[in-house]
Amino acid sequence: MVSAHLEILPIINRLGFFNSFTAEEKGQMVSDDTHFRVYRPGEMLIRQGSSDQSLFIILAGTVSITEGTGETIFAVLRAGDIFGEMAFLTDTRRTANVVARDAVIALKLDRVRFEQLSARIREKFKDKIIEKLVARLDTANKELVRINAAVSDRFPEPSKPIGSPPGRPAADATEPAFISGRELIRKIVSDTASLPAMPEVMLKVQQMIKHPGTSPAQLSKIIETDPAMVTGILKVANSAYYGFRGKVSTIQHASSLFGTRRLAELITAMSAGGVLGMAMGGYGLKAGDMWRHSIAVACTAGEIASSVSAEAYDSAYMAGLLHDVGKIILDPFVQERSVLFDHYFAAHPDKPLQDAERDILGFDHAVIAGILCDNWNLPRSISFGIRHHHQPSSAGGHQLSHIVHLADYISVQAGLGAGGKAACHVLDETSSAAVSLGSNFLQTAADKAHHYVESLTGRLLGS
Ligand SMILES: Nc1ncnc2c1ncn2[C@@H]1O[C@@H]2COP(=O)(O)O[C@H]2[C@H]1O
Repeated sequence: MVSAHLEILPIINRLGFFNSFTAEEKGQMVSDDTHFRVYRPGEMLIRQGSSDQSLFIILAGTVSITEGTGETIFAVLRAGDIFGEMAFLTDTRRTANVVARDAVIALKLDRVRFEQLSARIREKFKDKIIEKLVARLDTANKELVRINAAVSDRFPEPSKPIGSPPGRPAADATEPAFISGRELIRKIVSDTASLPAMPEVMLKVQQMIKHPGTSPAQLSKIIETDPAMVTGILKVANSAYYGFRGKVSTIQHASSLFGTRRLAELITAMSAGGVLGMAMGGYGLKAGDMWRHSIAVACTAGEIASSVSAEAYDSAYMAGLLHDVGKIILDPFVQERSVLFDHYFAAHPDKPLQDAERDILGFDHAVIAGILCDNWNLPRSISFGIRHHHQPSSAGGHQLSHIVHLADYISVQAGLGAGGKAACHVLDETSSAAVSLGSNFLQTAADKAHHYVESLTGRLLGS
């Protein structure tokens, strides 16, 4: 709390927000010290998903509006800005986190306090809220125009595809042999039936862990009726990686040892095995190849994230697990164009797969993975991290993109790549700079990934 008369009145007098308030109305506002709060840098004023409904006006300092674990920043708000109006006006849960960037002084009004203000003051607040929302809509529209322009740049309508199937008459050269770029993306996205659904068990786990009170016992109920999954979890619990060697014989015991987060992670990784473990002829992958690589990247991304912040672990694990999921959708299109891919790699043996995809399809599998993750309603920071994991330097410093990129690279170097077409990997040096890892990290992470893969693949791959 602050002394409103002494400290706040001069601030209010300077802020444009209160221009329409009379001196008497300003005096009324500062007559109650309990309206005003001071927040420390880093303090969370609003948590996404929570059900409180106060409205805030910033009097001094700045806040970040972020999503999920904080990797995506929607906006930075400063003195005179309003936030918290969405839950306040619509009686819904908080749509974003609000975190103090520096020391913040704010006017905080809950419904009861708001209703206690005079009718004239309330009207003035409502006018200001409308004004701010109109400005925010305008900003959002401009951002949309900017994004659309960036998408058009990135996916130019193909004038002519690279190469043509052999034997195609020259007279047809103006007509593309295969669709690509935006046209192909449109075809993929509009045919939603062809997009794989999130595996049912994985979906249930994702929904359950949104509730902070979910217990390991509740989670284990999901898999109790799936003998293969129960056997898998017990095998993992008794594996060298977790070190309970032979001591765990019931799913209840395993659940209590793992705890909610680890159990959720294991069930997710195993349930993803059905989708990620499919054979993919276009990419030259045998059954299980991509799942094995995906869990290596998930484990390594989790390790890297933990070294940065414990909070980032869950998103990093999920992004690592799903980073290549776009290949499942693209596989038939790659297969259809296998002649073009074969010619491409014969001419450019040092190019990575994503370069070939971009040149032949007009985009790479990370773009499609991002679209699928949005379709599965995963947090935007995860789909964004996956979308940019091949070129994290183009993602404006998005940390999850760097983490997934490094985890992918480390896994491939450790012999845990998926294999198949063009397994060559290029390290984006900006990632090493963005995420500083200790000198022993690479070896330790590679060893851990090997043990982790071994503990999980005992079940699905029968190795
Ligand atoms: N794109 C955005 N730009 C500015 N503020 C936002 C944006 N998205 C959410 N917010 C604010 O963050 C607040 C989080 O709590 P509410 O959902 O109540 O209200 C939200 C808005 O006030």
